[in-house]
Amino acid sequence: MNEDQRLLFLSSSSHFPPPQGVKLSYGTSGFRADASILQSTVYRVGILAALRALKTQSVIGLMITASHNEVSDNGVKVADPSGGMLSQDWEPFADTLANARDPQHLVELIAEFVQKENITLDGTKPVEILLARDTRPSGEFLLEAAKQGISSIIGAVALDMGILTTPQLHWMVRARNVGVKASETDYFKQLSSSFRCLVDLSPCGTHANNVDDKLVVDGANGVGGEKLEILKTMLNGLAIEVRNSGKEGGVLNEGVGADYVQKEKVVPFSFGSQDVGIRCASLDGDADRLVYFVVPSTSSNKIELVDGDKILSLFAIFIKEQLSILNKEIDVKAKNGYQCHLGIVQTAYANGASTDYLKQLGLEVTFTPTGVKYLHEKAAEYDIGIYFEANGHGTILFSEQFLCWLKARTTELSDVAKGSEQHKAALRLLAVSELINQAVGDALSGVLLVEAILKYMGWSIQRWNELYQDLPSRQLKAIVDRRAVVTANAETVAVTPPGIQEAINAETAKHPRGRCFVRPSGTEDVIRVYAEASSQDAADNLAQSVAKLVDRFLGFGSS
Ligand SMILES: CC(=O)N[C@H]1[C@@H](OP(=O)(O)O)O[C@H](CO)[C@@H](O)[C@@H]1O
Ligand SMILES: [Mg+2]
Repeated sequence: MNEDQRLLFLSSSSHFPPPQGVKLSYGTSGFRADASILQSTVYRVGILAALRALKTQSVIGLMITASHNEVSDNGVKVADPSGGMLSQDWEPFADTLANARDPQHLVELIAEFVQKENITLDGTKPVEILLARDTRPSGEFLLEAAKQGISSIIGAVALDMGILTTPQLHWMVRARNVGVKASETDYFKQLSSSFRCLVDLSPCGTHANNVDDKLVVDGANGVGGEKLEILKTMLNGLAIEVRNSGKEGGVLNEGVGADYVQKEKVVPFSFGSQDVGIRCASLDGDADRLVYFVVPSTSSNKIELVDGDKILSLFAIFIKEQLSILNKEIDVKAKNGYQCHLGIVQTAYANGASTDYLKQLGLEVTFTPTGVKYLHEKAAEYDIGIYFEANGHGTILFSEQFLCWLKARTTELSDVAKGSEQHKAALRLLAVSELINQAVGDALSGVLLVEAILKYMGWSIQRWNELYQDLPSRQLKAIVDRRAVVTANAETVAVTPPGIQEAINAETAKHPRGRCFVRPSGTEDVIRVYAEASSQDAADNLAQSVAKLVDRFLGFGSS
C-alpha cells in the first residue's frame, strides 16, 4: 500500500470511530443493529465493497437496509458481481474490519488483506460500487458513511442509485456485470413485459375468466409499496391496490409486512372485514419477501396464510408442467432433447406437509441451513432450481446451459411448430426466467409470477391454498447464549450441548407427526425453537417443552 493511500485511510477513518463495547458480526444477511451505532460499520463496509470490486474487477453493490426489523434499526450488506450475496469466504474479513478498534489497526488489517488477496491499490483500474437504501430515515446519513468508505480507496467510485428495494439493487449489479441495460426503468420494463408475455400465453377462455383480477398488497410502509405503485401502472389485466405504501403515515414494519403477517397470522393494519375472501399479499420492509393471505371471515382478525412453501409449490407445479409439455414428443437423448434437472431447495422451517406434497409430485427436494445464501448456492446447482424459505424469500434460478438450450429450442419450434403447445411452453419458461429475479428473491417479481400462474391455472387463492394443508406449527425463542448450540444436518440435529438432542427426541416422540429442532439465530442473540405436530395444541406444547429444555441445558443457573 503506498503512502498516499495509507494517509487517506488514516484521515478518513478517524471520522468514523467504532462503537464501544459492541461486537458486530456479518450474520445471515449483513450487519444489523440500532442505526445510531452503525456509521462506522457502514463506512467500513464501503471499504470492503470497494476492495471486493477491485478484487473481482466487477461492479459491486452495497445496500443499506434492515429489512423487516423495526424502523430504528438499520443494516448493510454487499452484493457480489453475480448479484448474489457476498462470497462467504469474505465474511470473516468483514467481521474483523467492522471490529477494528482504531484507524491504525484498520489500516494494518487492510494492508494485510490486500496483500493476501493480491489486490492492487494504485487506482489504475477504476471500479464502481452501486449504493442504495430503503426508506429508513437513518439511511441517508449511513449512505454518506458508505460513500466516504468507498472514496477512501483510490480508484473506487460510488454511484448512488437512491431508494430501491434490496432485490432491485442486486438485479442492477447483475445486469451491469452481464452487460445489459441496468436502470430502474429497465427493471420495471423487464418485469412488466415478461409478465405480459406470460399472461398472453395463458390458455384463453374459461380458465382466465375464473380468476379475479383484483389483488390487494400490504407494502409494509416501506420501499416495496412505493415501487409497486409505479410497476402496477405498467401492467395489463391485473388491478393492484397498494395499502401501507408508507405515504399514509404508518410506521415501517409496525403491525404490517410479510414478517408480521407470517409470524402472527393476523391481518396487517388497514386490512379487515372489507377484504374477506379477496386475494391479499404482503411484502417485507425491503421487498425481498412475499406471502399471500386471505381474510376468511368478518368475525376475527385471523388470516389464512399462504406462505413461502405454498408459493414454492405453485411455482414447482407450473415449471414441472411446462417441462413435461416441452418434452412431450422429444426423445431426451436425441439431438434436440435435454434432460432438465429440476431441484427444490427448502430449509428445516418448511412445513412438513409442503415437503410431503412436493415429494409426492416426484420432485427432488433438498435441505440447507437457514439463510438465503445457502439456499441460493444449492439451487444454482440445478438446471432449474427453485428455493424458498417458509417466510417468503425465494426465487427460481435457471442455469446458463439450460437457458442456452431453451433459446435454441424455442427458435427451432417457432420455425417448425409455431403456436403449438410445445412452443408455448418454451416461451413461458423463457418468460419466467426473465420475470423472476435471477440475482436474489424478489417480492415484486414474485407477485407477478404468482399472479400469472394463477391466471394460467384458472385458480382462486382458495384453490391454491388447498394444494395441501399445513401441519400446525409453533416458533419460540429462548434467550440464552446462542453460541452454545451447534447443529448438523441442515440444522435439524443439535450436536452440542451433549444430550440435548436426545431430550428433544424424547419430547418429540410424545406427539403424533411431531417434528422439532433448535438452532442459533443468525440475526438475533437467541436460540430459535420450531415445533410441528398434528394439532395446534400439540405443536404449542412441544415447542414450549423444548424451549424449557433449552433453558435447562443453557439458561441461567445451568452449569
Ligand atoms: C426462522 C426465520 O424466519 N429466520 C430468518 C432470519 O434468520 P435467523 O438466522 O433465524 O435469525 O432472518 C434471515 C434474514 O432475513 C432469514 O433468511 C431467515 O429465514
Ligand atoms: Mg427482507
